[in-house]
Amino acid sequence: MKNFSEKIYVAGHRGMVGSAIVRHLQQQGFTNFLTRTHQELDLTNQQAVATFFQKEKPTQVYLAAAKVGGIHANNTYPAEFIYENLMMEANIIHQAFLHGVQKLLFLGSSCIYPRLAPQPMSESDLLTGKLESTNEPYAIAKIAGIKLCESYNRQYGQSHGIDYRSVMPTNLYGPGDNYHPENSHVIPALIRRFHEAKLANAPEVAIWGTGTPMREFLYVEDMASASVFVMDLDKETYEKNTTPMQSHINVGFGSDVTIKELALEVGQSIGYQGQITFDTSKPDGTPRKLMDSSRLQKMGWNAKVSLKEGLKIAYQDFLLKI
Ligand SMILES: NC(=O)C1=CN([C@@H]2O[C@H](COP(=O)(O)OP(=O)(O)OC[C@H]3O[C@@H](n4cnc5c(N)ncnc54)[C@H](OP(=O)(O)O)[C@@H]3O)[C@@H](O)[C@H]2O)C=CC1
Ligand SMILES: C[C@H]1O[C@H](OP(=O)(O)OP(=O)(O)OC[C@H]2O[C@@H](n3cnc4c(=O)[nH]c(N)nc43)[C@H](O)[C@@H]2O)[C@@H](O)[C@@H](O)C1=O
Repeated sequence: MKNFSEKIYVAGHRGMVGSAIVRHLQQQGFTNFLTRTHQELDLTNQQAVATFFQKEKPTQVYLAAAKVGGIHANNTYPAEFIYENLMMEANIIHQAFLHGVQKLLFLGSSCIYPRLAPQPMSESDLLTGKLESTNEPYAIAKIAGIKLCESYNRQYGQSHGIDYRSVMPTNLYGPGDNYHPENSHVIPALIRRFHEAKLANAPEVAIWGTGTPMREFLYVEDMASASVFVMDLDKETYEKNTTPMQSHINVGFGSDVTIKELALEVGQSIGYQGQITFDTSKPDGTPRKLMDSSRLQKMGWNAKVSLKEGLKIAYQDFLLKI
């Protein structure tokens, strides 16, 4: 039986995923949310996070706050990506433990896997090879997040009832995305670029890289449903499907597309009639990172929203924002 008055802290509740998690929980009937904006609580500040947990004492935590960005942002601001993400995770997970939080869900990323991992990438591929250089600092912070959860489980699971879980999302998109022209991920960047090209009647749109890398895209509402699904799994099912030192769970859509195919799809959904070209001075990043999400599927979760459908909704969201 769910306790709908449980005090749930969603860290990053104004972000794309955090806001979708709040909506999903609200639809289920949860009402007692604890939230703080970045301005109200800087999660990299250890003392501030300690005071917050001491005062508020949440019973569940969704850790969806992070320093997030696309390939250019990761490559340009590596110090911020490693420092801020390590600090946020360490502060939240440690203070959650100190203040009696038994259930926590950490959101990582598919970039934790080696650059040339076998495809599709399964949970057991973690720490088996070299990471992609454009996002290695972010990936290392995300791997540390998984290991923080596992370490508290291993040391305090029995004595304190600690049950901290991790999900590894593939590339996400949807309402609430960041449409910054340089620092965003590929889908919001292309939505903006094709929209602006359509308005300007521009004859061509430049896509970064060669167009050959493959990416798997998951709509954000599916990610929110997977997050709540994993948080709510009974302990027996979770433990049967994971191991104490490999406890993370992949969350993917199930198939991927090339960046060229994606660009054609975005152009079509926006109604852009011109040509696409490739700016090969920009990095490609990982050649492919398709998730093996069979661990999660075996437990009963599947993605629902197709790329075509999701892109239409994402474009409507962009139009509301500009
Ligand atoms: N987007 C994607 O494609 C993917 C995302 N992920 C992971 O999913 C999670 C959610 O990402 P997403 O929703 O896209 O990211 P967003 O950038 O949309 O949201 C991040 C949130 O974190 C908050 N935040 C950032 N820094 C701080 C800080 N120092 N103190 C307090 N709050 C802070 C922001 O607060 P505020 O709004 O107040 O500034 C914002 O609400 C992250 O862990 C990310 O790594 C994983 C794979 C892919
Ligand atoms: C989620 C994931 O996000 C980041 O990794 P990434 O998958 O490489 O993400 P991306 O969305 O920025 O790019 C995907 C592909 O698309 C190409 N591409 C074309 N044109 C544009 C473009 O205009 N913008 C962007 N950003 N990419 C473009 C781009 O060259 C690349 O080949 C990580 O750093 C890390 O943060 C992480 O975990």
